Amino acid sequence: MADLTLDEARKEVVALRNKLDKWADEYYSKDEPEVTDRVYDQNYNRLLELEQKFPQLVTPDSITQRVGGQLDSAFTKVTHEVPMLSMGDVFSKEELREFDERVQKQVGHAVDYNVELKIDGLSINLEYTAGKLTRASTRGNGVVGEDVTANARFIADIPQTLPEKLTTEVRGECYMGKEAFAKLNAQRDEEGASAFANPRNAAAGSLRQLDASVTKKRHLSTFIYTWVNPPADITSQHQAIAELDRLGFHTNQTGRKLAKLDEIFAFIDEYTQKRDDLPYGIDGIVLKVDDLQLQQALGNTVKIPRWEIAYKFPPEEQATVVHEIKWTVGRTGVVTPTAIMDPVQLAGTTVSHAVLHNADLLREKDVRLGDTVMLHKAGDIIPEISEVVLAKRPKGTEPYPIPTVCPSCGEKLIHLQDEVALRCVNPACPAQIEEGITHFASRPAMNIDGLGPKIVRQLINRKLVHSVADLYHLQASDLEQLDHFKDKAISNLLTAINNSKQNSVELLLTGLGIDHVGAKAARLIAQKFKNMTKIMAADVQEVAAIDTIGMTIAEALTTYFAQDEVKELVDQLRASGVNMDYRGPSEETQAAIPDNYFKDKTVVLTGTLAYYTRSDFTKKLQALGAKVTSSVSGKTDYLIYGKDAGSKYTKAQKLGVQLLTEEAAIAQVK
Ligand SMILES: NC(=O)c1ccc[n+]([C@@H]2O[C@H](COP(=O)([O-])OP(=O)(O)OC[C@H]3O[C@@H](n4cnc5c(N)ncnc54)[C@H](O)[C@@H]3O)[C@@H](O)[C@H]2O)c1
Repeated sequence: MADLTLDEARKEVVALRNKLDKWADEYYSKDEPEVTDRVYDQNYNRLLELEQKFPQLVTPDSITQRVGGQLDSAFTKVTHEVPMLSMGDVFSKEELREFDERVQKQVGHAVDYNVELKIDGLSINLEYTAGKLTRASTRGNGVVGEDVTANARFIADIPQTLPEKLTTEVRGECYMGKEAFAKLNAQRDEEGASAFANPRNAAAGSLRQLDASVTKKRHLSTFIYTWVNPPADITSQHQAIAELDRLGFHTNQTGRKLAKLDEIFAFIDEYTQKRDDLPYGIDGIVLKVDDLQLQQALGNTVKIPRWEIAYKFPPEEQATVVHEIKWTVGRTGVVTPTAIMDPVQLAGTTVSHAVLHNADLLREKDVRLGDTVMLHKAGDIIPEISEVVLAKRPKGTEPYPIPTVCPSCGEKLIHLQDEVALRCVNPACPAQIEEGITHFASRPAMNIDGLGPKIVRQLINRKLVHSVADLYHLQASDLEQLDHFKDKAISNLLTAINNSKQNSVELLLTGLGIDHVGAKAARLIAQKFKNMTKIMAADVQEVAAIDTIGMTIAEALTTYFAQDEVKELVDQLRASGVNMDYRGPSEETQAAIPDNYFKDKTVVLTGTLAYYTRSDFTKKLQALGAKVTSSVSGKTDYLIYGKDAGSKYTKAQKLGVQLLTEEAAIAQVK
């Protein structure tokens, strides 16, 4: 930098701005980042550095001088009377110390900070008139945002009405919890839609929807942390949060008022550890001068407040080497590449596999054998290759070939219309049969204990089983042929197969592995039609008329049952004694739930929950086999309580019911 001429610096500044503007557009407007935050931040910091060295190159349209984010013209615009700013960020404790020194110098003394988690979502602004929610908007370019009121009405934790008739404005972060994110991506994967890169993008893509019914399905949450115009008796940030909480906003209760840097560093260390266990994503810690008057006195630059700073966690990335790219054939014939790498520790787990999703992505990333790659976890969950370290690429490597024939059966692979996926459409493909039978036997389906992928592979290789119908003809003498499979294992497996004949029909429907028909859809379909004969005879309209079942599922179901070989398969299963009737939310369904802390327990929820909405937590507990009731009695096993728990808590205490904080309950849910 020292010997850079003004001309050279100008060229680099222009190039950096073009690049950053493009990336910011992809990130803020399209919710599809092209590069990782780390790459963005490195380029941004380089631009800052150049602009500081050559101030004559600073222009008002530089990304360093404005809040990032273009507006989507399809939304109604909202002007923010008080601009919604960005935030300065630092990447080391040393820089935090410098920030504190600057603050102390400006105000003339040491200050208290409210230290909060930096939630990985997007800002939301909420306006209330006489206690009623009247408008919700995004940050947009900081001065003008997008009106998302209709969408915000579907975010369960945003109060539509306040307990007092206040006319006020609050701000916070709209985010998608990790579980909702994982479910959404799994569902998108099933539907062939591209996965969201991280919960932040999923939240932005779900809030910034012209069709609010999409937002409704996406399970967004908020943490509210800013009161734009607090009443006069609120003089500090920590007080503001407590009062916002009392008014019914969902606030994050982990914040702490701290003055000493050592304590702040300990808080950072604590949450660096706890980060993976939180039910939502965080990308750092925010330090805010606690005293609201001091905040005013310190003021803002054009882009960031001088009284707050974000400490960003170092990116959880690891370098490793790719030594194999494996193509696997899924149940539906989709052929997917997976990179197999030297195992590394990443965000709490050992990772050696990263799915590359499809051939196009493999081409795009150009991952080759022997390449050193950077691995991260999308949404702290799914291992993904961020980039190839080209400087370390071994000489003489070639782009990895995309197969033209199925790695399992050798049939020609095809690209179905509108699909990026490569597919094997051979119904006799052994890999698909293996996946299909393994799925049939799995927990959410027929739940045949002991019939995992290894046994299924052996059964197929030894030609003992060609389809799921053959499972019901297996004899002890067949199973004796399997490796290391002895008397006890044989009789257990035969019993499990035999027991599965009694399953309610929704488990069979799930087990058939029909495209888009997961356990939930299967249950709804079975509940409506009551038996397999009626399910098979149903037409598209009748199926699509079921609440929450759309045309995609309805069409997939009817197309599947229109096939002669499917009808034959069902006949064979029926002839073997497999139950074809719906048996209600049956004992079988309950029995299929693996043992856990809440199974078969009666649970009551009370007080204000911090991490989940009441209904989400109820669903979660029900899925674990708990019975969730509304009143405490002698039959109650657990009372889970949040803030401000009242009479139910006292009654449970008197009856000697086991009391669990929300956090303790969540720990058991995991
Ligand atoms: N990958 C990419 O292509 C790309 C592109 C553009 C921006 N980015 C990322 O976005 C960052 C810049 O975005 P930004 O300007 O929105 O800043 P930011 O997201 O880093 O920080 C500011 C935001 O933090 C949020 N926040 C979360 N918890 C908070 C809390 N407790 N208190 C206050 N605010 C809280 C608020 O929404 C606020 O607007 C970059 O540093 C980069 O990491 C990435």
